[in-house]
Amino acid sequence: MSYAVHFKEIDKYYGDFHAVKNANFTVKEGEFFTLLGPSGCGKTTLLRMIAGFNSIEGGTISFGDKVINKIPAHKRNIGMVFQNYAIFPHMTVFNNVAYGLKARSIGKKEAEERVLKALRLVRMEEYKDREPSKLSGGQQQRIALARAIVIEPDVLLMDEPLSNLDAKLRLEMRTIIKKLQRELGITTIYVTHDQEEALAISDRIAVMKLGVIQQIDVPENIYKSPANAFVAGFIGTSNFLKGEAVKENGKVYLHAHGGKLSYDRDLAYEGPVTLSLRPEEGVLTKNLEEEGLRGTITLSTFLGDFMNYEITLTDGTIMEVNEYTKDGKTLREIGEEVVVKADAAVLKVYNEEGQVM
Ligand SMILES: Nc1ncnc2c1ncn2[C@@H]1O[C@H](COP(=O)(O)OP(=O)(O)OP(=O)(O)O)[C@@H](O)[C@H]1O
Repeated sequence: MSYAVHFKEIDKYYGDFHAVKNANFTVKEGEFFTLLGPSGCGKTTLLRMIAGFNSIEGGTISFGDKVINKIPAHKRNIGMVFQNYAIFPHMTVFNNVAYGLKARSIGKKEAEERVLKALRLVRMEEYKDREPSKLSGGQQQRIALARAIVIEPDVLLMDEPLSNLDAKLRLEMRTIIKKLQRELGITTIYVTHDQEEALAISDRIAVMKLGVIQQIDVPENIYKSPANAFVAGFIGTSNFLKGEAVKENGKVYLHAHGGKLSYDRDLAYEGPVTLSLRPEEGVLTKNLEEEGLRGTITLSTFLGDFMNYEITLTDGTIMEVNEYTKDGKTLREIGEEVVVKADAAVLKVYNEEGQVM
């Protein structure tokens, strides 16, 4: 059975420190949901509250319509995978996975079938008699995953499960976890500080900062329509430019760093703003008469499919713009003068509090 998980007015204090502030959201049944944010933002605290390792003093957490606040950790039917695998070194792979079933008085035959099935799902059946010390980090983490799913949990919780693996294995395990989760349809709550991993693996993401959820949405919207400057800065790369919103002949312009960009949406406000533009959203032209931000290319970096150019604007501000190298496009020279233009549709404007306008 898989459940939706509801968080209602959740607060967590450690003494005077307010670690999670009024979290209100629902993880849908069968969803892969990620809590993402920098170190110390409260994501592990929230996960531990679901697991029962942290008390819930303010608000309620429910699985479906069952409030779990007072249910002890071992009765919550939760599967957990941690960063450090937490598997028993003296037990075989089989016994490690079977361990979670022992406390559940499941017959020997059924237990064996379930362990083998879980090992098959993580593609580790042939290693069942090995000791974990003779397995690689990725294989050990697959055992931890098998142990978490063998109990057929109502909710699967994962806390930075890929952090100890090298870059290549991380990508491989990410795909295994994603496929397995889709196949089993278990409601999964995943914690990471790695934005790329979160974008790749999740159905939806909650971005957190200082105990407060900043935005909850599907990866594409989090990336393309960040709710505020913090989310824009934390997810991917963005150029942040200080500017001023000005109306001229009924049109809105954003004046910044000696140039101006038109902003063809309604903006009731005139005054200081922050603009954000991702490197891939900027457009370069050699035509110095065009409207935009004028600068000089001061560094170019080859990144496979595209070039990343560092551009020093006339007032010394540095920004980055990417250009695809396909279609025989001319590469640009260091020292070349350019104008950075931006399609008004992709330009984000934030007020002084960092909220999107
Ligand atoms: N047992 C505790 N007692 C006091 N403060 C705590 C305790 N556990 C966590 N904190 C504090 O609460 C805040 C949130 O911690 P939490 O572990 O939830 O953050 P996180 O987002 O998971 O960070 P990380 O990625 O570093 O684990 C941090 O400032 C942390 O120092």
